[in-house]
Amino acid sequence: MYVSHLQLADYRSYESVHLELGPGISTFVGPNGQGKTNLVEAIGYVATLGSHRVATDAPLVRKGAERAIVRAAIVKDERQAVVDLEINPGKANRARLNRAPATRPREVLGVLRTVLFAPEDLALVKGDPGERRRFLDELLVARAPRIAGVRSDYERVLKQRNALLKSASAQFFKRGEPDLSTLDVWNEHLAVAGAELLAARLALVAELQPLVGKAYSELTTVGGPPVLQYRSSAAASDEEPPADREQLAQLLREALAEARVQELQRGVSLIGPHRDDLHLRLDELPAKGYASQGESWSYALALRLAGFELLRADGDDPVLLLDDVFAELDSERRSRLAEHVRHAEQVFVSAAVAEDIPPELQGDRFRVVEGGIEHE
Ligand SMILES: Nc1ncnc2c1ncn2[C@@H]1O[C@H](COP(=O)(O)OP(=O)(O)OP(=O)(O)O)[C@@H](O)[C@H]1O
Repeated sequence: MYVSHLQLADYRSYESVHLELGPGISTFVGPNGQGKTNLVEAIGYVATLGSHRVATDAPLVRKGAERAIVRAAIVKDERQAVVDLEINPGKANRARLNRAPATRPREVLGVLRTVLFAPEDLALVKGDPGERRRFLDELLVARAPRIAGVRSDYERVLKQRNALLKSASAQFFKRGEPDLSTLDVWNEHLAVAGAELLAARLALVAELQPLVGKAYSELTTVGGPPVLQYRSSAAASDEEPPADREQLAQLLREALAEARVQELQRGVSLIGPHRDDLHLRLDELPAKGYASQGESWSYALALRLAGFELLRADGDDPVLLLDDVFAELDSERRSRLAEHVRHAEQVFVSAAVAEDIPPELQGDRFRVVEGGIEHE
């Protein structure tokens, strides 16, 4: 698939921009702070309905504007689909597919699939567990958009259960007799919705493992092999959780029963996929805290490349977004990464200076300056 048109209105620093794009490699070069990442972020937004830089939509709307519009035409198997997104911070966002009446944004997930490489990716290795959970969940949604529904069901249950625990915790400390009449109901909802998300993540990790190993060994000969271990908050720290959904639901029920007093004392849900982590090991050691900067970069790139290979194996090349990533890499990793991605159906590369872009990836060139984009 490839993006053939991109139109932005009041998105970040762009008042209005309209780009015609082709398959193959497009490079976006311009000085710092001119809007290169904003552009790449907008394309990623069409695919994921989220930004890799911020957790909320408000910063995506141009200062002083009420809403942002992102419109993209995507060509797949010689057919074109047009996605229109209206980003309304504080209100519901709206989406349209092929100019049909507005629908829930979630309905357009899967029309465009992207894999983004960005300087922030180092946090996959060095950052908090939330970074790795997001990596897994975004990949799950890209492969099967219905997982977005599973996730939002789980988040709704979690929110309700946390509200209940919070008020029960306050009562617990005041009078010692919290009202727990509905907690068992929420435990059951959490176990069922959590098991579905957990099962999907575990299956994904099993598929990723060989691809991450292969990508890592192709990027570097230093360190490794990389080993992925999913750690569930419902299982002991050295235990692999079972793969079966019903067994996972049972595991969650038992862990919730065991954690009851602690959860009441703390007033939050301590068990479930929102507390899990994907441990990244290099050989015997955890990458976080032990891996060198270069090894950490190789690991992060290997995770992204593995995601790319998985999506590609589903039958269609995702669009690759390489945002200012080459400036972070030494020359060997630069050329190995370039070698990997140069044959993808469509690649967007951004850089402050053209020299940072490896020769294999010099393609159709755009210049980004002061909120505008010019085709060179
Ligand atoms: N909501 C917004 N409204 C107006 N301007 C914004 C908004 N959000 C970001 N900007 C502006 O966009 C610019 C940053 O753009 P971007 O991050 O795309 O830069 P870049 O070209 O990738 O730079 P670098 O090379 O430094 O990474 C900043 O000048 C910032 O002030």
